[in-house]
Amino acid sequence: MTPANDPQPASYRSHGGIGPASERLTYRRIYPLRMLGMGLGAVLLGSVLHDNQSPAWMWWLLGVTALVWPQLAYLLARHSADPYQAEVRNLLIDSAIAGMWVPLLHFNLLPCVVMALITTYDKFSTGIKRLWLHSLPGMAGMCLLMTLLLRPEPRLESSLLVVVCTLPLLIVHGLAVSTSSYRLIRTVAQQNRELESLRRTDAQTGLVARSHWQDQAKLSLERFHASGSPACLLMIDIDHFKSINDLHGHTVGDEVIHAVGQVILDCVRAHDHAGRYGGDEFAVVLSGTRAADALAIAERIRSRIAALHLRDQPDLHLTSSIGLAQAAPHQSGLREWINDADAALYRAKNAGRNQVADHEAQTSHAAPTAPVVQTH
Ligand SMILES: Nc1nc2c(ncn2[C@@H]2O[C@H](COP(=O)(O)OP(=O)(O)OP(=O)(O)O)[C@@H](O)[C@H]2O)c(=O)[nH]1
Repeated sequence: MTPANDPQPASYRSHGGIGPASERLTYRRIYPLRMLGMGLGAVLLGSVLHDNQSPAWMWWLLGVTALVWPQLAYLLARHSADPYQAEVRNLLIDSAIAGMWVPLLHFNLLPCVVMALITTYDKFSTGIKRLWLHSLPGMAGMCLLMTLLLRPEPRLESSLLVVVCTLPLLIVHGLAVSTSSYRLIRTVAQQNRELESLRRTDAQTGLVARSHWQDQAKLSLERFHASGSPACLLMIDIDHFKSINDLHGHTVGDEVIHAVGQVILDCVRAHDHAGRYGGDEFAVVLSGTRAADALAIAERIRSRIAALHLRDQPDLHLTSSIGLAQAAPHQSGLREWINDADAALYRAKNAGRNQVADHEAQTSHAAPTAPVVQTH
């Protein structure tokens, strides 16, 4: 007797996601569902009225329930100052109408239970907290009122006609609920995938975000401990980045971070893990790579950063310092590995920046002609 479950809430179509109840519960969307639900409910009620040889006024009441009420509900919501609240009220009236019909059907068990259950299920499917609970007093109240007014004699048994007429409502409602759940599950799964991808990616650079990078780096170190598969860690820091922000503004600073991120991505292989460690610091795990090869990659990154030119900032010259640490037996965890790479990075900074320092070698590889770092 209430609108059948909506298989595709409007918010799926508008935003590709599950929106708030106020978006889903619009009178335009509810109207055809209420018409369908009331129509199928009328078939069921009509079969009981037929069996009971009910008086003409009950048939009129059935007509009002199935044909007039959906139009009235639509108009009430449409012309209300708050269509959402009006639609919530309409849903509560749906339940009261279902309650009203229970005594009119002489408590015929099958249609009364089906009607009350479907009406209550529909309240759940709105996603509005406790709406189903709020619908119960109206349903019970109308049932009691009509019982007191008419004092109907209970006729609990259902004829075959009533059983058959219950089927369309059950089948259509069941299908609608299943379709709705299926779409909901798919939407939630898709949104979870998108959330996971957002969690893994640093939006500013497109590199892997820190927490996910740490997971990957831990795996590389574990692989080294388990099988001896070599791996190198690069910590890359843009030199004097604070003064770039101070002199050119944070927007330019953001562009620099983005550009450096692209350089790093360009210089590493698909199976390496390049991440934004935080601020102007980047971290790369070079899998299956020994220090000598890692040094060459680090040097390539350093020289490509030094050659970077931002289109709108032709005078801005960038340099970077890079610390390199090969995975080693004494590194029991990622922390120790990062500490080694950090120590090398600070050595590169202290030795004048714009260079790569290898933790193992305890030496720094300065740029051939160490350029003066200009940030303005
Ligand atoms: N524009 C911009 N600035 C950031 C971002 N994240 C961090 N910063 C700034 O980056 C600056 C980092 O500066 P420091 O860590 O002091 O290092 P530095 O100036 O590069 O100095 P050295 O590393 O010693 O060469 C800080 O001022 C941060 O506020 C960001 O996403 N965008």
